[in-house]
Amino acid sequence: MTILRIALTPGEPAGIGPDLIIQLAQSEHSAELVVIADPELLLQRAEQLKLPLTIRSFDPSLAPQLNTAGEISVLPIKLAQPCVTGTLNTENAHYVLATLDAAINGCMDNTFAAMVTAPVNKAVINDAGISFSGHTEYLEEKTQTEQVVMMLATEGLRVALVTTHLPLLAVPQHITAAKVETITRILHRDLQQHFGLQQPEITVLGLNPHAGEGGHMGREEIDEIIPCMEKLNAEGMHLTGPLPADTAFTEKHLQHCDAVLAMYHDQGLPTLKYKGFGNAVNITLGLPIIRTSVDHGTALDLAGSGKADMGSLKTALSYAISMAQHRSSTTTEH
Ligand SMILES: NC(=O)C1=CN([C@@H]2O[C@H](COP(=O)(O)OP(=O)(O)OC[C@H]3O[C@@H](n4cnc5c(N)ncnc54)[C@H](O)[C@@H]3O)[C@@H](O)[C@H]2O)C=CC1
Ligand SMILES: NCC(=O)COP(=O)(O)O
Repeated sequence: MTILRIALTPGEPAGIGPDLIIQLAQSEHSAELVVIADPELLLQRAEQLKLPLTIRSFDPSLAPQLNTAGEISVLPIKLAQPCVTGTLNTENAHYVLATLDAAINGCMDNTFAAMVTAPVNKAVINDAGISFSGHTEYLEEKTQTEQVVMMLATEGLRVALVTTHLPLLAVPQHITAAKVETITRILHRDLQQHFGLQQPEITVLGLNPHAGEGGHMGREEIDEIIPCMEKLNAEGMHLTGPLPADTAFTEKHLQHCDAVLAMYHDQGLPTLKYKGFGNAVNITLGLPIIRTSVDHGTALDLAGSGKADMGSLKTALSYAISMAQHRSSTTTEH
């Protein structure tokens, strides 16, 4: 069987991303893991964590080979300034983006079968003078994709978002029939393509309390969401809703639902994290490449302590491998 090569980006160097990758490298995996990072940072953090780490310099001209436990392939990119564990430094913001660029380019030219990202700190990148909302939006721009969709998944629940990293005040103006339609089409297609769901059952949430209460608590449901859903259901999709968010996330409604489409970040993600924090994955749908990520942030308070839980990174890696295997098997079939 072909060995897949997966790029890993540790994200914010002062956060737990490097720790988790070093912890992950302590066991063997079913793919070659290539970490895109400053090797000095990894060695320093491994010492802090008292974990063994051998670095193999990544050579793209060699056939992919599995890493042994305690060893990792590294595509080196130098930090601008030495990293102090747990302390953000705007000087290293460009470094963080350079690691992402190398992973994206490597996925685009098929050096890597997928990329798995550890968390970045959005604020420090902005503080460095670079406008940055998140990996999701960055990947959309860098791969020149018109629209991507953020979806988080855990055992028994998938939640996708119509809007991602926006101030709450700006959300309603983005809830248009056209946008909901585009996002729903991407979600529907990717649930079919990546998750083998022939006829995905999607629950669409309303924007307002009680899904607008018949127009008395907001009109986005009547003016934008319902017309879009009627159109897509007439085409054969199975969309239910718009349901109030406080009703949709109940066992009865989730039983026959493959994904919930939430209108904004904090409408959908708290429930997902309550159910699966630590074991959930963040997947960017609609991209020409495969990208998965963790469900948590940089946890500066835990960096270097050895207390960071790598459950979500393991889940993100396992989704990336199975999505890449699925893609490679369907490409071979055609
Ligand atoms: N994919 C990404 O790049 C993401 C980045 N972030 C960024 O992370 C930064 C910090 O965000 P917060 O809201 O503080 O969330 P956070 O997830 O970093 O921390 C929230 C709490 O969870 C704990 N925690 C987080 N990950 C953990 C792990 N693996 N094991 C054990 N405990 C863990 C932390 O110690 C803290 O108590 C922000 O700048 C945010 O933008 C947040 C989410 C995703
Ligand atoms: N809450 C999820 C999150 O912020 C992840 O964002 P991204 O960096 O993956 O776009």
